[in-house]
Amino acid sequence: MTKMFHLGVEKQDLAGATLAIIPGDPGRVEKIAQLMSEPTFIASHREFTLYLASIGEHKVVVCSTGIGGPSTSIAVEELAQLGVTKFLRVGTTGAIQPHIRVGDIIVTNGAVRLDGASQHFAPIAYPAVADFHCTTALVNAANATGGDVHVGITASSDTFYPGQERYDTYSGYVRKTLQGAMTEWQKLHVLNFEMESATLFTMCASLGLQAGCVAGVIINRSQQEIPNESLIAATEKKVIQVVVSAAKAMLQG
Ligand SMILES: O=P(O)(O)O[C@H]1O[C@H](CO)[C@@H](O)[C@H]1O
Ligand SMILES: O=c1cc[nH]c(=O)[nH]1
Repeated sequence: MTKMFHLGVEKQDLAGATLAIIPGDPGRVEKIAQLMSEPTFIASHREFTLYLASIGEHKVVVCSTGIGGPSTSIAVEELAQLGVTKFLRVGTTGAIQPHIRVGDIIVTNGAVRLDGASQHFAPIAYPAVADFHCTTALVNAANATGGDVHVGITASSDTFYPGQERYDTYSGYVRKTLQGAMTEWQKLHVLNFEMESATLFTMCASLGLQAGCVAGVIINRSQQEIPNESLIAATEKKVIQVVVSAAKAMLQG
């Protein structure tokens, strides 16, 4: 058995898990695992923290990806080598459409490829689309919360600042080609910004794996730039319940 280069685990550590829940934040991993049976810590290296848990007789691995495409591609590659075929990303996001509120849930069915990593898997003309079954499970679970759910296209950027047209307080400058980007994505009916779905969807579709992505809205960029801490916590709690419900539906029908 070979230990994975970055995750530091081998096939037997995953006990046959074929479904992974992949948040960006390592701090979210234990909270997700605790919503299932037998949550057990397996390993933690760099941005990758792993827990194993159970849904009925099925094992589920929860593994953080860190921020952005490059580290997400490592987590997904190494989990796939260990037998995982289904990936449910759960994250936070910034909405850009004015009608979307903080606390709403967004299920991404396709991503604008503003990342670099996805181009190492497939040419830019290849679509970054979510798997239909993962998406259906996430939409059903999100609708069951009774809150507002939006399904659509996400702009998935390598950078949090210029790529999402944030004018930071240090330089105040975003390069010319990205100035006006947020307005353009709004006009093209893109719902939100985040940083991993383009890589995740492109690599999974092109490698014959299945992936879906759900995110809780912690800020609306058309209204404010600084999120409210207590609303972030409540939104994260809601969206991790959604991803675990979706995993249950996928594994138990
Ligand atoms: O909450 P997570 O999963 O980290 O997702 C979002 O938050 C991070 C940026 O703050 C990026 O990773 C973005 O995609
Ligand atoms: O605005 C946001 C909020 C969370 N994550 C992002 O990538 N952008």
